[in-house]
Amino acid sequence: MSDTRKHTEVAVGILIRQDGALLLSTRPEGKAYAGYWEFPGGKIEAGETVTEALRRELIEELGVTIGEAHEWKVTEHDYPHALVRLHWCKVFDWSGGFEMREGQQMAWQTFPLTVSPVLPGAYPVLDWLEAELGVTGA
Ligand SMILES: Nc1nc2c([nH]c(=O)n2[C@@H]2O[C@H](COP(=O)(O)OP(=O)(O)OP(=O)(O)O)[C@@H](O)[C@H]2O)c(=O)[nH]1
Repeated sequence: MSDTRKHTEVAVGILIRQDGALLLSTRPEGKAYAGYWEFPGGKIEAGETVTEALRRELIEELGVTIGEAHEWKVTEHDYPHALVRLHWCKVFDWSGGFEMREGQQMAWQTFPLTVSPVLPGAYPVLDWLEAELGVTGA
């Protein structure tokens, strides 16, 4: 039964550039939903805080070292492969990087997004971000 499934805790980074653009990248081959667009991040390991996990994942995936991570929202999504709890953090400062160490594609996006498909677990957060950041350049 679904209420006996254990949550997988995930740290997710919303990197927001000065012009308001958001960083999305594709999921690498070999993972569930390979090729889908997502915000960078990954599973929180035992003993890690959300921020520690996010910092580690962004170095591993992108070669980016983040400054402060502002914990913003927590959402859940029930996939066939996992019940995930997503800890969303806004990040405004970082250094280095964007090396796509796992062969991903990346794109800086404003609304409306021009990439698809996006992971369903990110839909609610995209709606909140769109309400906050609004339509730019239209
Ligand atoms: N990074 C990320 N994960 C998301 C988003 N939305 C969402 O539902 N997820 C889910 O959160 C989980 C993240 O796990 P992952 O497989 O990317 O993490 P990881 O890099 O630590 O994986 P691994 O240790 O299996 O290689 C996946 O089940 C993924 O479907 C998102 O926007 N970004």
